[in-house]
Amino acid sequence: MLLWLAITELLQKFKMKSWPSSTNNSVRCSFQGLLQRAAMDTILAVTFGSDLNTLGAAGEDEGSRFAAAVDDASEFTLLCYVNPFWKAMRLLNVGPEAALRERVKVIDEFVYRRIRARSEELKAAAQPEGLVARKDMLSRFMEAASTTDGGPAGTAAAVDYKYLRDIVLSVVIAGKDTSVEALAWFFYMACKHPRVQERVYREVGEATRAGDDASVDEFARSLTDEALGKMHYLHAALTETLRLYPALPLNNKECFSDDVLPDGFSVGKGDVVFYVPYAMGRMEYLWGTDAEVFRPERWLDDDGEFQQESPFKFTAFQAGPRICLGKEFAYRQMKVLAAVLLRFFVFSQRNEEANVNYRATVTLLIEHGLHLKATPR
Ligand code: HEM
Repeated sequence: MLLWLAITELLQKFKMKSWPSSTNNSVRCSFQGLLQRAAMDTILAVTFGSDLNTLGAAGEDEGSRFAAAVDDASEFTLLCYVNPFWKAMRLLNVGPEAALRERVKVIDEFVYRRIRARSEELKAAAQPEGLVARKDMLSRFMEAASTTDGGPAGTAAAVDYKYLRDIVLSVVIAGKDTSVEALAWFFYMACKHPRVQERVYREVGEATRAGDDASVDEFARSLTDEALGKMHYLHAALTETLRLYPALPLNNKECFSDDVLPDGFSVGKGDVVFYVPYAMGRMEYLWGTDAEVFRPERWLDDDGEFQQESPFKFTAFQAGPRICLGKEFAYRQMKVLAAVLLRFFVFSQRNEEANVNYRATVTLLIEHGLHLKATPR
């Protein structure tokens, strides 16, 4: 069903004659849009060491243009699944393929400009390790590449720019939307279940021991690893959200060789197998008769400590050797944002009766964004 909806939506886009940029998206001003920009700032800080502040910008800045180009490029790439003529369109440089080329140019310029700047810094540094004082991913990869290649630090031979672009972009793309969408669904659940907000509020107060009169900055500084580790209920509530609203609602894998699945079903080399975390998270067979109910307590033991489930049962992050590499980062990012917001505000939906729907894209978006009221505590 999700796949069908995704295809229908893409087909509709495909019928459009123009290819608007995501910067014009009305979702930008919703709570989900704000979270998206906050997450973009975080992921760009981690990958490139740049503080672009897309959150504070009006939408026409370099960071926002890059973010919009990444969004558009993912959608245009997905169109290839339903457009049998995409190769011809690419050759002729028309339609969505021409738009895709334009967006890739914006992305490449953004990334290569940063790689070149970092390479200059690396050349200028007396020691190649000097760059590691900068803790971002790009600097670390460049430092590692220049050391292992044995070439003079920062030379073109020592650092393959395309390799760096691909590796850093894959992290940006994997981490840009997923935790944001999970957080948006978490806040939707928190509005539908106000007791969750109160319990998280109490828990973050106890875990951080920041006084009642702490400012936002003071409180944010008190969110140490140790404090975040004590937030078992918040961890459970985020995990329960991902069980019901997995950021990647369905996923597919191709068989390398003939095999037999654990239930006895035979698959052949080249077969494509889909698994559907959205459906698996709601199966009574796996989660009991209250599978459809949002109940964070199901993840806590008698002492209130969070209990992991097998990743083959809770599949939101996938399982096995290709399990999400950013899982711990994602939890940390979601916990920090949720803790700060719930410590200072009580959230409710602008229209309290409204139920939101999902929009099936590659990730599970809230259709038309999430519109909330935030009341200071
Ligand atoms: C709630 C948030 C997140 C969820 C639910 C999630 C889920 C997933 C899933 C299902 C995959 C497997 C995709 C596939 O193989 O088809 C994956 C892969 C990956 N994720 Fe995440 N992700 C999240 C956040 C993040 C973040 C924040 C980062 C980066 C900082 C990240 C980095 C990655 C990377 C690099 C891979 C590729 C791993 C590989 O192929 O070996 N993820 N993620």
